Amino acid sequence: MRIAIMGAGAVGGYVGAHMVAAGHDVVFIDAWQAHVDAIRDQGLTIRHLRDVPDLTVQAQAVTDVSRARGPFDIAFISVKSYDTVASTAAIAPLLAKDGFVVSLQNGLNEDAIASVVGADRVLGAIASSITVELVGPGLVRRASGKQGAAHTVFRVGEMTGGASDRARQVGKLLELSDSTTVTDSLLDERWTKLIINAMGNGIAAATGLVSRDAVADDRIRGVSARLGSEAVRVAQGLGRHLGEILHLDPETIARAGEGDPEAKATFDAQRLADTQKPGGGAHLPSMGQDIAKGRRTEIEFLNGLVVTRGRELGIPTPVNAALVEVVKKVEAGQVPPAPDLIWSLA
Ligand SMILES: NC(=O)C1=CN([C@@H]2O[C@H](COP(=O)(O)OP(=O)(O)OC[C@H]3O[C@@H](n4cnc5c(N)ncnc54)[C@H](OP(=O)(O)O)[C@@H]3O)[C@@H](O)[C@H]2O)C=CC1
Ligand SMILES: CC(C)(CO)C(=O)C(=O)O
Repeated sequence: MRIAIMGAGAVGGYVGAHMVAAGHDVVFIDAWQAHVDAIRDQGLTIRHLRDVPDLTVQAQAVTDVSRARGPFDIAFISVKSYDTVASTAAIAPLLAKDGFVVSLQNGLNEDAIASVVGADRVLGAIASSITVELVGPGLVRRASGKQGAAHTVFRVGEMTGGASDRARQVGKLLELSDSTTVTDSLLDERWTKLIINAMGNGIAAATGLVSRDAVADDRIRGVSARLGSEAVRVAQGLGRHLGEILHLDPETIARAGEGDPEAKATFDAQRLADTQKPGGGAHLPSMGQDIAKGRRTEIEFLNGLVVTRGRELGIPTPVNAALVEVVKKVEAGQVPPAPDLIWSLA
């Protein structure tokens, strides 16, 4: 089996390194020359906050897809959402006849991938609570140990729903990194994760705060509840069956954001308890990392998607819409990240 990883960043690098360590034939394809050189020459190192020894693997890596030797049985797309189509189009000609593509990203990018290779060749994989960062060439750091049985990190399924042998095959590959389940309802898992991202990623981008510090701030936590509440209502409007979100029932988040005092008390207690756990959110979500590195964000693909779907359904999403505007200003360098950008939405 030959595997291509499009985007050897935090997530792609993390899962790919574990596949290489298990003896799989993996090629990393990534635009960053220094990173690709490091993977080939010194190896790709995966470092955990605790409990897990460093893993370093020497691996095949190229910046230019035309230098990768096909055919590939599986291509993982782990670039940012806005690079999805370009990345898929680049690898599509190198797919084996029955080869397929897995979106290992946040957001809902399966349709974009299907527009290139067709829906019958698309699977999705959610990385939940993985908290990883590409900190420099050849080094990915995870802000925790492995989650194992405590929390299922990867959830894999067919774009069109239902389980399949190839979803189980992808599940086995991801299980090399951490706990994995195969789902027959990818879209429900996608929306559950999208709500988590909607509640935290844009806030990290706008404030520059690690998750723990954002959650500890009463006003920011209140805005997060309202972001989540709007997103839950949109997902419910779409008929999605949501799973637990940040250890909370989605309905509790929805009501907390709508001002129900009992729900808000439950929400606050659970969110604050999470900050006390080992590791405890001392991590900058990926969109915060993007701003820190001067890169484009995925805001339109996360909170922006909530706003678009809400508009189609007639469900108001004013706080998500306001956050999109704030993050765009920060991204454009018009204002520096600061907590008061979120306080102003409270
Ligand atoms: N970090 C996290 O904890 C989590 C992230 N995610 C999601 O995973 C996805 C990937 O994010 P993450 O790993 O954090 O991102 P990173 O920024 O760490 O990595 C993305 C990588 O893709 C490379 N890249 C971009 N475009 C191309 C291209 N056309 N061809 C090849 N390589 C390319 C980038 O290189 P360059 O910068 O040079 O363009 C970069 O190295 C996102 O959707 C994110 O939201 C999901 C769960 C958790
Ligand atoms: C849930 C979270 C915050 C974990 O890192 C994430 O998905 C991201 O950083 O994009």
